[in-house]
Amino acid sequence: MTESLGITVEGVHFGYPERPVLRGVDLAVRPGELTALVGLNGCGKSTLLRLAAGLLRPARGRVLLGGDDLARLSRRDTARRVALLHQSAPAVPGMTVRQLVRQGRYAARGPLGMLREGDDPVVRRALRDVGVESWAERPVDALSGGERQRVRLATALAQDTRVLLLDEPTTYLDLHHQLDVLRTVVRLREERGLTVVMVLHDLAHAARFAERLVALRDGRVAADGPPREVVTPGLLADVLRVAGRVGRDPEGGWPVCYPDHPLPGVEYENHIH
Ligand SMILES: Nc1ncnc2c1ncn2[C@@H]1O[C@H](COP(=O)(O)OP(=O)(O)OP(=O)(O)O)[C@@H](O)[C@H]1O
Repeated sequence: MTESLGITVEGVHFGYPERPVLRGVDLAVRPGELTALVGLNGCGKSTLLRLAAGLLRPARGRVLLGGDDLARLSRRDTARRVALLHQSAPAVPGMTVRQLVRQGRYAARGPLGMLREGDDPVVRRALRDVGVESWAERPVDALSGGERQRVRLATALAQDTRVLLLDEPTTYLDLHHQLDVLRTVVRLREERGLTVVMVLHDLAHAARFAERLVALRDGRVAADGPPREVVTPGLLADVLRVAGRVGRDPEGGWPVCYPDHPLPGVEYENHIH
C-alpha cells in the first residue's frame, strides 16, 4: 500500500463574483481518513471539494496535500494525487464506458498516456471496483442515471490517486446501489489507504459510514468530529435546519436521525433573488 496523504485547509476564503461562499475554512483531514461533508444546499460543499482538487484557487488561505501547497503543484501533479467525482458531467455522445473511464488515466498521465490505447490494468481494476466491467463497451449516453453515476466513480478511481473527493457519490442510485457504493468506498479506503472526503445529503449514511463528519454553515466549519459525537438534535437544527430526534442503531451504535419537520429561517444569503 502506498503512503496515504492528508488534506489541510488553512483559513480558506473563496467567493464567486458578488457571492462570498467560504469565509475562513480550517480543516485537517488525516491521511487515510473517511470524512463526510454535510450542509445545506449552496453552503459551499462542492466549492470546498473543487478547492481541494486544485480546480479553484482560494482568494485567501491555502490548501495542502500531504504537506505540499496546491498552488505550487502543476495540474498534472495535482491530478496524480487527487481525483474528484463531480456532481455531474456531460457524456460525449457515442463514448463507451471504457473510453470514459480511461479518461481518468489521461488526467494523471497527460498526452503520453493517451497513446496507450491498449488494455490498461488500472482501467480494468476501476471497472471491476464498481462492478461495471460487463458494460465496458456500452455507450455512456445509453446508460441510466444511476448506471452513469457508477461509471463516473470508476473514472475517478482510474486516476489511481491517494486522495478521493466524492461529490454526492450516491446521487441517482437506488438504495441497493447507494449502500453498494458506500461499502465499496469503505473497502477501497481500507485496502488502499485512500483518504476520502465525500459530500452526502443523507445524514444516516454519513453517520454510519464516515469516521468523521464535517458540517459547513455560513462559510465556515460549524461542526467537526466523529458522528457519534457531533450528530445531535442541535446539529440537525443549527446546520441542517430541521427539527428531529437522534437515537442509536441498536447493533452498530452509530447515530440514527429521525427528522421531523423543516425549521424556518434558512437564509440563502449568497443567492441572488
Ligand atoms: N460557477 C459559479 N458561479 C457563481 N456562483 C456559483 C458558482 N458555483 C456555485 N456558485 C454558488 O456558490 C454557492 C456554493 O455553491 P456549491 O455548489 O459549493 O454549494 P453546495 O454546498 O455544494 O450545494 P448543493 O448541496 O446544492 O450541491 C451557491 O450559492 C452557488 O449558487
